[in-house]
This record gives sequence, C-alpha cells and structure tokens, in this order.
Amino acid sequence: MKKALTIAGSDSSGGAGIQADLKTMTMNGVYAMSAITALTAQNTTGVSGIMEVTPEFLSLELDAVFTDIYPDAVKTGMVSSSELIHTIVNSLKKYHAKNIVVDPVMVATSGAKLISDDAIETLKKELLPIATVITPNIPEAEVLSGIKINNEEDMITAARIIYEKYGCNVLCKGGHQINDANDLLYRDGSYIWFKGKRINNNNTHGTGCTLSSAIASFLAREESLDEAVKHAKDYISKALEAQLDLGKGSGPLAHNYVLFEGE
Ligand SMILES: Nc1ncnc2c1ncn2[C@@H]1O[C@H](COP(=O)(O)OP(=O)(O)OP(=O)(O)O)[C@@H](O)[C@H]1O
Ligand SMILES: Cc1ncc(CO)c(N)n1
Repeated sequence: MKKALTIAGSDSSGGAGIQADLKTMTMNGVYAMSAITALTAQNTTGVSGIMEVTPEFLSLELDAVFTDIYPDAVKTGMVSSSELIHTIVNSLKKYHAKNIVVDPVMVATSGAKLISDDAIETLKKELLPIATVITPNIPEAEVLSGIKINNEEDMITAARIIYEKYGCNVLCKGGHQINDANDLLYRDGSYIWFKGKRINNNNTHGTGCTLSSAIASFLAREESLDEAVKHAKDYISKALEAQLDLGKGSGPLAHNYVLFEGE
C-alpha cells in the first residue's frame, strides 16, 4: 500500500486540519500518517485557542515517520511560525521527501488567522521552492502574488507570478469566487482549468485541507499531477454533494459519503 504523511494542525471538531487529512487519505486508498504542528481548540463557529508544538518536537515526529514508514507523498497545512517552517524544510530536504503538496493555510473558513506575518515570508522563501504543487485559495493567491484577483483572468496572472517567483506548480482554487467553482492549475509553464459546478452547501469547513490531502493521496498512488487534481476535485465535489449538516457554523464534509444517507 502507498503511504502519505500530513504535517498540519489538529482541529478538535474533526472538520479541517489533521483530522480532515487522515479521513481523506484513508478514503482515497493510502496509509495515512501525521506530524502535528499545533493543537487548535476549534469548532464550526471558530478557533478559541492555538497551542504550537516546539520545533524540536516536530523534528522528532518527522524523524520517527521518515526513518520507519517512508511516505510516498507529503502534504503540509497549518504551520504558524517561521521556526516550524524551518524545521519542516530541513527534514523534507534531509529525507529527500517527494510529492510535496503545500497548502499555504493563512485564515480558517471561520476567519481566524492561522499564520504569523513573518512566517508568510519564510513560507515564500523556503517551503514554496521545494513544493511539487501549492494550493492557495484566492485570498492566499493574492498575498503570494501581490495582485488583486477579481476574475478568472486574474487567477491565471496570479498563478503565473507565483510559479515564476517561487518555481512551484500552483493550483489556484476558485471556491471563494462568485461563479462556478473552477480551479486553475499552472504547471510546467502552461495552465489547465478544472471546472466544477458550484454546489449549494455552506458547510465548507475543511474543503482546502481535504483537496490538498486528496491530491497528495493520488500523487502517492503514482498518478500524474493533472490526474491527481482531477480525482481530488471529484472527491471534494461528492463530499460536498452529500450535504452533511453538522454544528452551528460552517460544518464539516461527509468523507464517508458512500455510507451517509442524509440523517
Ligand atoms: N460550494 C462549492 N461547490 C463546489 N466546489 C467547491 C465549493 N466550495 C469550494 N469548492 C471546491 O473546494 C476546493 C477547496 O476550495 P476553497 O477555495 O474552498 O479552499 P479553501 O478556502 O482553502 O478552504 P478552507 O475553507 O478549508 O480554508 C476547491 O476545489 C473548490 O473549487
Ligand atoms: C487546524 C486547521 N488547519 C487548517 C484550517 C483551514 O481550514 C483550519 N481551520 N484548522
């Protein structure tokens, strides 16, 4: 069986972060492992606390994983400080990690800030250049490219700027756009659209985490980047279509939608 690792924060409500990643990887046929960067006290209405692990502890977690069950793909999610990003980059280089999917998490669906300003600089300088693909949403792509995104043309321009500046492939997600949920993949100097119908569901807690770990799962299974993105988009669409409705705010996705009968 292929193996995948998520390096991310824990979400006590189970909808985003590590918990979303483990569910997604398991549902998509890979063995899932985790290195936790922080605990969050969080539910569908917001984040009430964050407790980071120390860089030394994160380094031990990564050593433990890489020296025993070597992952075929790695996904990174919430990493809130520069020190933790340094630690991750050092370990990924030391162990020659492959198929690195970086979700540049900045703000939770509920609005909470999940990264410090200096960490955004470290992310740009150190983590993006070693990524196979990065998966910004529109606000994140605006921060990384330095341009305002108002339409699909702007998505292409922003993705190209990021690709040229940091040397990584870019999947710019359209989930925050007004129109259809179309995602743009800028890779190897050209682009391709992954078109999706906007599903009428406000329960989108963890959509970004889910998409990036699904891509990591399919890359671990030796699919090409285009195939992996296509299959990840199919997965997120089905999970949204199941219309699970939990909690008082923006609720989590139905990963086991095959079993879910709408109760
Ligand atoms: N209402 C929707 N209908 C269909 N697809 C959607 C919808 N909302 C989001 N998506 C899809 O979900 C994926 C994640 O996109 P999104 O832009 O929501 O990520 P994100 O903002 O990083 O997520 P998060 O809210 O977890 O931070 C993309 O493939 C996007 O197109
Ligand atoms: C732990 C964690 N990671 C990522 C996100 C982004 O959705 C979140 N809300 N919580």
